[in-house]
Amino acid sequence: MKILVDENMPYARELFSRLGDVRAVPGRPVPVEALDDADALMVRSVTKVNEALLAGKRVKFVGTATAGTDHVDDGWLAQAGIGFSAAPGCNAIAVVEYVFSALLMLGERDSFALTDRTVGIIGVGNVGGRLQKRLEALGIRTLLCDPPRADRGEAGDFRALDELVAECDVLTFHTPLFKEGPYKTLHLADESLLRRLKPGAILINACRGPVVDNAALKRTLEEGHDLSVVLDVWEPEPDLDVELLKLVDLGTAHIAGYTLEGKARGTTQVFEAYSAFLGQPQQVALDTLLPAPEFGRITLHGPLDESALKRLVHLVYDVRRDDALLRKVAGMPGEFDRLRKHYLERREWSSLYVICDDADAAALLSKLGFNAVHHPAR
Ligand SMILES: NC(=O)c1ccc[n+]([C@@H]2O[C@H](COP(=O)([O-])OP(=O)(O)OC[C@H]3O[C@@H](n4cnc5c(N)ncnc54)[C@H](O)[C@@H]3O)[C@@H](O)[C@H]2O)c1
Ligand SMILES: O=C(O)[C@H](O)[C@H](O)COP(=O)(O)O
Repeated sequence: MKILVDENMPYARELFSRLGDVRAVPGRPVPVEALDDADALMVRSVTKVNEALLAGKRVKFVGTATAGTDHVDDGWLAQAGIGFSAAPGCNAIAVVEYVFSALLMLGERDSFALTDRTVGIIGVGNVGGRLQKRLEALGIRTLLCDPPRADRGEAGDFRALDELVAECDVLTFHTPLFKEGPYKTLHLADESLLRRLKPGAILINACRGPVVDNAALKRTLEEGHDLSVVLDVWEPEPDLDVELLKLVDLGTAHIAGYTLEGKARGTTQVFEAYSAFLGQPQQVALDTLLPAPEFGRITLHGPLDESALKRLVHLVYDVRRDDALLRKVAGMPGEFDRLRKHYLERREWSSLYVICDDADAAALLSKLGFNAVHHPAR
């Protein structure tokens, strides 16, 4: 059995070699000859999986170690009898931590407290739902927009997108990319929406580039609208509009989900799915794969205020690091993908052990996802 895996998928060789011969290949594009004798294909979001790629091949299973699935024609896979699995939620924590890193940076730069802001979350799934919980734990008001969940009658105070646009200081997009249909998200943030944002609003897109109309956004910014913008994803990728990058406050190379934990979860989820597909179900515990975090322990004295939180968040991950890297190479052929391939190791907040002498601070940090404990000061 031959299993092709994207070379940007940590732990794939280690895990999939339990099931067959593994070959790691680039994902954009996948070398066509490698597909000739492959039984299974494990991809990331950069590989378009469709009839053009797989018709006439012997591939019987496709896994994508990603949350988004817009790069996969799952309808065609189903009718071709090819098994398919994605990795829902694998990197949701990473995206949430990216959003916090960006918001806390903007708060410090522009001198505002996050707790004074209303955050509108569009798409309240694995990412948006976790973001809501962490924001609300800090007492930050959130407004939610998720028409599919609202239409299914799910619990939650779901509002119309227009209401979020009118009321929110921050709009953050976490929807799938749907190019058509009742819940179309292609250009959900179109020119009209962008022009209606409150003065001083912050727009964040960490889902898929085309959810925000990038040409309209560029026009809006060029006209001097009072808007701060954080873009992790671009329309198109990898050839983003360098002029747009110059206008945004933070711009990164589609790495919001790139914690080691997030990527490893993606690999283990598709490994478990393929094992089950082969009739050999097995589970993998993440901590048997991951190395111990390099940065171990910190002590926090007193209550957790926003500046202490910012310090902890940026100690684990400061989004300015990735913004600077992208600005250095943007527009150079191949560099967007190279940045992503050689991404510096990044861990989640849970990797930081925080010793607090304040019991409330310890409880709140634990709720936020840090590995926090309370030790009264002696
Ligand atoms: N930048 C990154 O590295 C990164 C990482 C993870 C996910 N993503 C992207 O973010 C998306 C969301 O991730 P997730 O894990 O939360 O997915 P998810 O499927 O768990 O949640 C998506 C939510 O969006 C809602 N939704 C669908 N259509 C909508 C619409 N028209 N308006 C508002 N809400 C709508 C869905 O009902 C769902 O609740 C993924 O599809 C993926 O494309 C990007
Ligand atoms: O949908 C996702 O999970 C993310 O966008 C994904 O992790 C992006 O990384 P890639 O798959 O392109 O390496």
